[in-house]
Amino acid sequence: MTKEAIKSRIDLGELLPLMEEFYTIQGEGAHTGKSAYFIRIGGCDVGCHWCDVKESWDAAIHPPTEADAIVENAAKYSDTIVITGGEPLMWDMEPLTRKLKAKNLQVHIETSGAYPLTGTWDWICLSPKKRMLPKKDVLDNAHELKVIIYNKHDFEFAEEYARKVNKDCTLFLQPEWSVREKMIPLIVDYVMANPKWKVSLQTHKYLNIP
Ligand SMILES: C[S@@+](CC[C@H](N)C(=O)[O-])C[C@H]1O[C@@H](n2cnc3c(N)ncnc32)[C@H](O)[C@@H]1O
Ligand SMILES: Nc1nc2[nH]cc(C(=O)O)c2c(=O)[nH]1
Ligand code: SF4
Ligand SMILES: [Mg+2]
Repeated sequence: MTKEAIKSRIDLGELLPLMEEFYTIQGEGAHTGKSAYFIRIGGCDVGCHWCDVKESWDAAIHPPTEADAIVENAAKYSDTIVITGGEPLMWDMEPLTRKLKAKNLQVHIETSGAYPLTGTWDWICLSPKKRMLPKKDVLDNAHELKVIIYNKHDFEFAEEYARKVNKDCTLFLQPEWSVREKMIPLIVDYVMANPKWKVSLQTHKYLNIP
C-alpha cells in the first residue's frame, strides 16, 4: 500500500494504529472485576501530565492494523471487548465496532470524550479532562463518568461534569495513581458526604495484572 492509501484507510477507520492488546480483568469503574479483552489504539493529544500510558500518544509509532484482523483475534478471547488508548475517538470507530457487534460481542470504550463520538457502544466510560473538554455527544451517551482526582480542585470539576452528563450516568471518582495515598482519604470522605458518587480504584495495579 502507498502512504496515501494507508492514510485514507486510516481516515475511514479500516486501519487503526494498534499499540497493544491484552486479555485481563477490567480494573476500573462500573465493570471492575469482569474479564475483558483490551484493545489499545495509539494516538492522543490531550496531554494529561499524569497519564499512565504516555507511550500511546504518538500514533506514528503504532502499526496501522486492519480492523478485520483486530476483530478476528479479539473474538477468540472474550465476549467483552474494551477499546482504549490513547484516545480512541481520534479515529473513526464505526468499522471496528460494527464488526465487533456482528460477532455479538459487548463493546466498551474508555474515552476522554475530546473528539466526536463515532461507533456503536454497549458501554461508554467518559473520563473528562480539563485540557480538552468532552463533546456534547459523549456527555449525552456516557454510561459512566469517571473523574480522576489529582488535587482538591478536581472535586469541583467532577461536580461540573456530573451536571453535564445524562441523568442515568453512574458517577465515579478515581484517585490519580501517584497521589493515591493522599487523595484516597479525601475521596472516601467526599463519597460519604455526597452519596451520588462511587469510588473507583485502578484495581489491576493492586492485582499486578495489565
Ligand atoms: C489511559 S486512558 C485511555 C482512554 C482515554 N484517553 C481516557 O483518558 O479516558 C484510560 C483511563 O485511565 C485513566 N488514567 C490514566 N492515567 C491515570 C493515572 N495516572 N491515575 C488514574 N487514572 C488514570 C484515564 O483517566 C482513563 O479513565
Ligand atoms: N486491567 C485494566 N483495566 C483498565 N481499565 C481501563 C484501562 C485503560 O487503560 O483504559 C485499564 C487497563 O489498562 N487495565
Ligand atoms: S486523554 Fe487518556 S490517553 Fe490521553 S493523555 Fe489523558 S489519560 Fe492519557
Ligand atoms: Mg490503564
